[in-house]
Amino acid sequence: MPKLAYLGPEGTFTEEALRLLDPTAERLPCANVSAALNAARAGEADGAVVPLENSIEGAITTTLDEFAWGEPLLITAELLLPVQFSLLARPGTEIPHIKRVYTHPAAITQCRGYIARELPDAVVVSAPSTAAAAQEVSLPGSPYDAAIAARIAGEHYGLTELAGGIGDRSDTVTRFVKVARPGGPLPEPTGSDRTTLVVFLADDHPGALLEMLTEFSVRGVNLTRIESRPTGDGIGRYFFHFDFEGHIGDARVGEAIAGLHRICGEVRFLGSYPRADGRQPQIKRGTSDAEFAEAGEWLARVRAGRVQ
Ligand SMILES: O=C(O)C(=O)Cc1ccccc1
Repeated sequence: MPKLAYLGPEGTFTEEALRLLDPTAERLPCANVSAALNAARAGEADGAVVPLENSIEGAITTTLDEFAWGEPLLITAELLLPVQFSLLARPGTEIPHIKRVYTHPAAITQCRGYIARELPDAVVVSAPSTAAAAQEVSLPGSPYDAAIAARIAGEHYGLTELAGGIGDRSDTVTRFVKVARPGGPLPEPTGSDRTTLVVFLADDHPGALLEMLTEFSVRGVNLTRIESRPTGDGIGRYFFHFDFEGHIGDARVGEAIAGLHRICGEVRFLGSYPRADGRQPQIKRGTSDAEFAEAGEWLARVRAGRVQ
């Protein structure tokens, strides 16, 4: 039974994602995303589950930066989880008396409308996770009056649900990924896969981004996410995160990654894994594995001086 580290404590959305990804895994709750990834790196767990992006606010930047700068890890699976937020408080609390709210930053951004409407005078403070907020609010001497978290976290920590479904949109989705230490076999291609890369430029020059995008474009590789993140070396210095359709074993994907390796400073491969939405890749004419193979054979014949 694998042991998986995750953003804890019990009752986070990440725990729900982990249970869906691997129902039989032993669970190791950690205080934050970095601690969960470090537990996987150090071998205290076989892997980790962490949030990567949500459909309202976009990337969870701690996760992106950990993947880029920390000891390498490989993504082996992803999960899309619809999330619903509740306002939770110690029994007896009434909404008009709530002055301090505690929750994860991703929940703050997804409940902005409710907070502005119903809690206009409340101070909202960032917590390491929604369940950490619920746990804190459950303590009798807590400086916070309410938490925003999953309903199940309220049940777990003995809080009352004062309002449910308080997200600005009812269709919010968070994408979670499962990671492992590199060294094992990659997930097999399924025909509906996604690949994730981090790319550092060799040098800043006009057209550098276009050159990277061209490596994908000419091979017919469809991007599904692109982010620029600061390198930390001053204003204007960035590295890039890419998600795209396909598996590194696909000819067009492998060739695009090799092309980036040739022209960029550093390419960090973060994994090829089945897509959670099961969508098939768009394969343009001339970019299937069979067409790449046929072109390679044709080139070999030409090079050997044989009849074309
Ligand atoms: O804090 C949690 O429960 C998490 O798992 C992170 C998070 C927070 C808000 C929305 C989705 C994931």
